[in-house]
Amino acid sequence: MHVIETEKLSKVYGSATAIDQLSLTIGENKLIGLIGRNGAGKTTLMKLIAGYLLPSAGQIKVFGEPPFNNLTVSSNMILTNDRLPVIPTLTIAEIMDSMALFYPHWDHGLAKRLCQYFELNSKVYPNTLSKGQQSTLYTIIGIAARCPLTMLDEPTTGMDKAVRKDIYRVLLKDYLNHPRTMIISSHLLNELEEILEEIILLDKGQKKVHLPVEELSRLVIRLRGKKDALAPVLETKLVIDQQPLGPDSLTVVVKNELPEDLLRSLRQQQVEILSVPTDETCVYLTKTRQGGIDDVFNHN
Ligand SMILES: Nc1ncnc2c1ncn2[C@@H]1O[C@H](COP(=O)(O)OP(=O)(O)OP(=O)(O)O)[C@@H](O)[C@H]1O
Repeated sequence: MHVIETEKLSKVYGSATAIDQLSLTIGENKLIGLIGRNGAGKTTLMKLIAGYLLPSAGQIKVFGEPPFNNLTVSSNMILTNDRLPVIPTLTIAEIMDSMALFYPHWDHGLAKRLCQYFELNSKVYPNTLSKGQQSTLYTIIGIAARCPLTMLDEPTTGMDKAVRKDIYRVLLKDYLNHPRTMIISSHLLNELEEILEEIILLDKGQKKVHLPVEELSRLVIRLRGKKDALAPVLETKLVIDQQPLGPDSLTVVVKNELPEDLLRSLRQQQVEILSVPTDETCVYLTKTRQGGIDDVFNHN
């Protein structure tokens, strides 16, 4: 069964189109990364899935039903972000106690042990925590709620690297022990990709790719060598980026669709064929047409 299905889904805020005719299906028990540049529509998509927003056009179904104002969806789903609506007059311990009322699969023991491990004092109020500690608290709540649909919107905001590393491990361990559909939005794909199964890359509200992580890492390659050797590559329509490397060499990023005979000839001419990290691949796939940041300085 599909947990989420959208068909030409759009969300428009005034003159801004946040989600643009998006068609997507997400199956059961998948750990998915939702990736995209600032303003790509990640938060809006999560809010549409959660039923917090009404679509402007198109269809969305979650557990087979339209999610807006839907009790089945809200009782089987959690969406955490940096403003989880916890009651400010409750301490962390009281918040944890109240969660069992909302989430039938709430694992109180796990939530308590994680709070102890991350040194979150259960007697304090969440608004006295640092930014990174608040993110940790909300992520603990998101994980311990064990909802069949768990969405974490930029869960690691403000966390230091050591905490992020531990949180990724917690996410993976709990997912493997209790498989469910988890969608995690993040700008730190290089850190997160190890635990993800699939990646959805949004660009200006549209789906750029939805692929298993291994396939994304094979989408583009980098070639490094002499200009003359790379000339036939530059004639193809597969070039995504090129940068000079000294007076007579180049580095070229291309879609990994070059014909085998061309690849063979490049190797013979000592062109290096290198892989591209997945986070960089996403940047190339969502490149704007305005050139690079250097062009801002080359305005004369
Ligand atoms: N309440 C709103 N009113 C008007 N425009 C909005 C609103 N919320 C989002 N937008 C616009 O919709 C687009 C998508 O925003 P969204 O927050 O979904 O992107 P995002 O991918 O989550 O971005 P980021 O990575 O920066 O958090 C942006 O252009 C944003 O300015």
